[in-house]
Amino acid sequence: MIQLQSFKKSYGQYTALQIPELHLETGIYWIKGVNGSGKSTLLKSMAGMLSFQGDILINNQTSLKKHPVKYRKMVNFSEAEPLFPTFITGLEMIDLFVSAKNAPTTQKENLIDALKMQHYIQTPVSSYSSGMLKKLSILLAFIGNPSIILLDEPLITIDTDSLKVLYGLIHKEHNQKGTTFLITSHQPLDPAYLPNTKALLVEEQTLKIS
Ligand SMILES: Nc1ncnc2c1ncn2[C@@H]1O[C@H](COP(=O)(O)OP(=O)(O)OP(=O)(O)O)[C@@H](O)[C@H]1O
Repeated sequence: MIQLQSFKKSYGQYTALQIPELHLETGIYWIKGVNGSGKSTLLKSMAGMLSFQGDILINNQTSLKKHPVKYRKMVNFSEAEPLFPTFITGLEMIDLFVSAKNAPTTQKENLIDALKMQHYIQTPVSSYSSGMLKKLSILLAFIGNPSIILLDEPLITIDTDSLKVLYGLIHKEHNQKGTTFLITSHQPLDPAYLPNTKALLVEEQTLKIS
């Protein structure tokens, strides 16, 4: 499904992450590791937001390096600490993503309703709390029809009701569309909601099947 080939990410002289070869089948993956181990570096690289050595392929054919536009249409990403232009409203941000990802028309309404964001979605992002920003970032990760959704620390900041909604969205997206999820978290994903997750450990500057 997703394949890393001779992957190496350095910041200056420091090699943060090196993965000679990795092949992940369709699934829901919990990525764990101590602070600074390289989890965000891995997700940002997979999202096409960081330069790195080597390549990342989807389904053995779509290469991040050779087909950057097609690859990015297939991968959605929610950052651990999302930042948006402050003057824009949540809805304007969503509409940008709807257009870029060719999303179906009813999708955004369903997600706004599910995450209970109706009452603030038309106000500027500058007025959002950290949890409201996080929910916007998570919503954007579900826009379109991605093959892979990368969620960096989605469990923190959001309230318990939203957490249950998020688990439901992940479960549905994976079961109905076969979407692969890579989710970083310091807490285990709740097996009552996501029973078949596989764990990956980022340790000693590499990724290990845990
Ligand atoms: N922009 C950067 N410049 C230099 N070093 C960086 C940069 N970003 C990350 N690093 C380094 O890369 C390593 C991995 O960082 P990363 O943010 O990927 O860790 P993480 O596992 O996501 O951590 P956390 O659990 O604290 O969020 C750390 O040693 C960090 O200091």
